[in-house]
Amino acid sequence: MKNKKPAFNRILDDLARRQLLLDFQFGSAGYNFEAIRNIGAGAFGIVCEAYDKITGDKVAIKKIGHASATPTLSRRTLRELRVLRYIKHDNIIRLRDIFRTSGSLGINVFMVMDLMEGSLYHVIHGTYEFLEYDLITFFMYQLLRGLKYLHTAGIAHRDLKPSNLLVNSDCHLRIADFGMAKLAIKHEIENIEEHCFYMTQHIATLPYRAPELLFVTPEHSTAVDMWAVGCIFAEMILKRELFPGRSVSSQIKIIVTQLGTPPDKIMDDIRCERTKNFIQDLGFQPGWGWPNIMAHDERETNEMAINLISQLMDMDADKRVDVNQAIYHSFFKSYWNNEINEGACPFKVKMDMAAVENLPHEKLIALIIKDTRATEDEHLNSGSTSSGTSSLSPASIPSYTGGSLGFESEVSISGTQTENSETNSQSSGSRPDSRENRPPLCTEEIPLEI
Ligand SMILES: Nc1ncnc2c1ncn2[C@@H]1O[C@H](COP(=O)(O)OP(=O)(O)OP(=O)(O)O)[C@@H](O)[C@H]1O
Repeated sequence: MKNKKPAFNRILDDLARRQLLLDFQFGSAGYNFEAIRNIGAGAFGIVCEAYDKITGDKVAIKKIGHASATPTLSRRTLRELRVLRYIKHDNIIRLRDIFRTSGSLGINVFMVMDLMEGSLYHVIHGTYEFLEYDLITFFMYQLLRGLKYLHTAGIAHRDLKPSNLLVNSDCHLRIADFGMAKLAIKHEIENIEEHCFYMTQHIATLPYRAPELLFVTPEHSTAVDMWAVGCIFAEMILKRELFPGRSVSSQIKIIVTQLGTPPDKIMDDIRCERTKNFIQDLGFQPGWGWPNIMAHDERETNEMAINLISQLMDMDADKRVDVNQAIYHSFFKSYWNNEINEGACPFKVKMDMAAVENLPHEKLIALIIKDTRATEDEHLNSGSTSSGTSSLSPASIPSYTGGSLGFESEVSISGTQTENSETNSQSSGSRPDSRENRPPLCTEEIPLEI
């Protein structure tokens, strides 16, 4: 029996390899990229580690299969393309290239990104030990920096959760997965019935959903992100999901039980009668108080952390701290000397985000086609590089001195690219021209019609 195990493993490896080749057929972009292994899957995309034959780097390639098949998928794809194409920030995943292939069910979009070694989910739940407060502070600081850049431009991510925060062994964090990103505007719920329907739906990111989304009250999108930041912060401290609901009703019940019955202002704003009745049926809930919610038998209490969480997770979105207030909270005192001095997010992203929401399906497909390069003609596209491919300015964030995370994955650290490593390798002359050979990110600029 013992001898059979290696053979069985070989069969599994072989099957995985075949599946990988089936999932990641790059068309003629296969001249540039070679899929190595599958590294992640979400509701909308699958991601592989790949070898970039032009630069010699290892990269991550996210495939959004059948991106043109439904309006929802097309809109998600275009949102992600449009945000990532134009923004550059040290704490936001960097898009290197975009190409497409055509499949029987529509267009497959491939987004080539810097390869990261793992996600915050792995860091939090991959070991038994608690995370040091210094490390938690560093991750939080980077997350808030990335968000500050987005929120200043009026963009809300709307799907923040540990698995969408990618990290490297050197503790560098980057925000990823912009399929839900939207221009932040305070808006009333338009279709109450549709939102009430979610009472019975399982939503993947439920534990990070803000009360205004659950309760069906007017949404202020950037505040939604701040709530999620609070959930992630608490999860790093407790090593478990803070509010682990598995249905909308259980999520509401957990929040109301622990934080208390919502104030009249929130109850009056609830548009969905079913939700309102559900909360009223829970009876008066005094709430546990944040020190009790955050209490853990084996972990010391950090007053400052509890104070910050309580401000991030105010049930009333109007009272919740915004990213600028959060980043200057005393919890981040050790970073106050670091000047946050980054370029502004291009206005174009803001315009695009507004436009994408109102486009009909055919227009979304047309723009996806224009935004991605066809694999067939990629070798003709030499010459100037678009803004999205240009190297970022060297990282200005402080590096973490408390040690390495030591991921156990097969991802080779030397193969991953951070701005720092890239700058270093180029200055040491190891592959000085590799980027210049890269085809342009997109073939043309397409102003969206608003
Ligand atoms: N650049 C990257 N480097 C390393 N791993 C990555 C990278 N991008 C994504 N991943 C991994 O792939 C997983 C799925 O990617 P992503 O979240 O973008 O897909 P999705 O379908 O949009 O997910 P979701 O279900 O959260 O909406 C991530 O959780 C992450 O673990």
